[in-house]
Amino acid sequence: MATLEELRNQLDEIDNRMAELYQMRMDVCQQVGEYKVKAGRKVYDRQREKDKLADVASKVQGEFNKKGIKELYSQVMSMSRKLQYQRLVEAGALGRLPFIQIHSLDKENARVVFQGTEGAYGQAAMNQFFGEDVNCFHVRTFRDAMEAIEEGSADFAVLPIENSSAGPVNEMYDLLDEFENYIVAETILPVVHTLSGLPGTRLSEIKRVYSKAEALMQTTRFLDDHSDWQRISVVNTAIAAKKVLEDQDKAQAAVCSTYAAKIHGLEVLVDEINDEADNSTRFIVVTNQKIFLKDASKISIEFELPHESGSLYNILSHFIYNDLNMTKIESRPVEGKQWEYRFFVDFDGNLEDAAVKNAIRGLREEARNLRILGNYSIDGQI
Ligand SMILES: C=C(O[C@@H]1C=C(C(=O)O)C=C[C@H]1O)C(=O)O
Repeated sequence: MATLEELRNQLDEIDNRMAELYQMRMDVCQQVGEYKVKAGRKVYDRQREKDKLADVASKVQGEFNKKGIKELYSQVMSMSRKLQYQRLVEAGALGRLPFIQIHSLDKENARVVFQGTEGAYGQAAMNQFFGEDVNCFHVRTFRDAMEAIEEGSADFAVLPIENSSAGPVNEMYDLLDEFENYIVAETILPVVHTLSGLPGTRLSEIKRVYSKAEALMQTTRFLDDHSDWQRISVVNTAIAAKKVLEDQDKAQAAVCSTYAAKIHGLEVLVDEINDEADNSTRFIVVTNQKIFLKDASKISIEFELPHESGSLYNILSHFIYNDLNMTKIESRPVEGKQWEYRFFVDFDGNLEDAAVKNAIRGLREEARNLRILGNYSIDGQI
């Protein structure tokens, strides 16, 4: 029987040949890339890759090896495509991305829409980003806000996309897909809930607490200490505050922000009642133009994938091979296609970076319905 050393010597020899063949194969792929630049051909040829996998599998023995060589060749061809995308980008074949670079947002002359009513967290986020004197109006639903942007009755909308303890706002992801609107900035608002009531209300007088369902959930620990209080959910926290003011009944209180309490003339009875001290909501600033700030550092995209083994893994490799740092991924069901998903990915970068152009080129060819949703920074700061 051969010794381990002898066997390893054999493996070294095989690997030397494989490395040499890999180099040779990649050199040919480079030439294929150059041909495709000239001929204006797409890099990815799905049928050719399918045939190739079947062909190499037919040349080895046993199910285990057939599966193994297919996996190996999927990787080899994926490297080959990445090399070709690089050639295309170097040759300027990517063209310009249809986004216009700007140097600043015209916050002073902007007309801005938020969802909810006076005192909503959306309004606080809007004021944080655009300032207190912003020219604004509010609408009832997120969809109404997206429509106002799309039809141009507002220049920007400020809308919540994620809460640090409750997670993503699913509806916003679906609306980003549905509307031709784009993210130009984001702003993070600390969300601090209070228990507020009519001035002079004593806790012992309270019987009913109103708020948005999420806010009632985020203050469960505090509310559990007052288990005799009935919890009633309403559309949003600002509406809860408004109701408490209008009803003029000290048996009622609202879970809302200090801001909503102030706007609706309520007194903060207990401050900071959130279960989690660091509760923040991330808001996006949306517009109907394809613009990005010069030094924007984060990109959001969406794409769809077929219900096939390895499809997400293959797509995400475009981030890895271009050294891009992916910061978030969300998925939402594709309507009318059971078990197929639309993915929303955030990653660090600017649309002018070569690595970003490379990755987008690959993603555009290999995923369905790729859309760039925006290139932006926190608070739009540069
Ligand atoms: C090399 C080519 O480009 C891509 C890579 C392939 C490969 O490495 O074998 C096959 C098909 C294409 O998706 C080609 O078109 O032949």
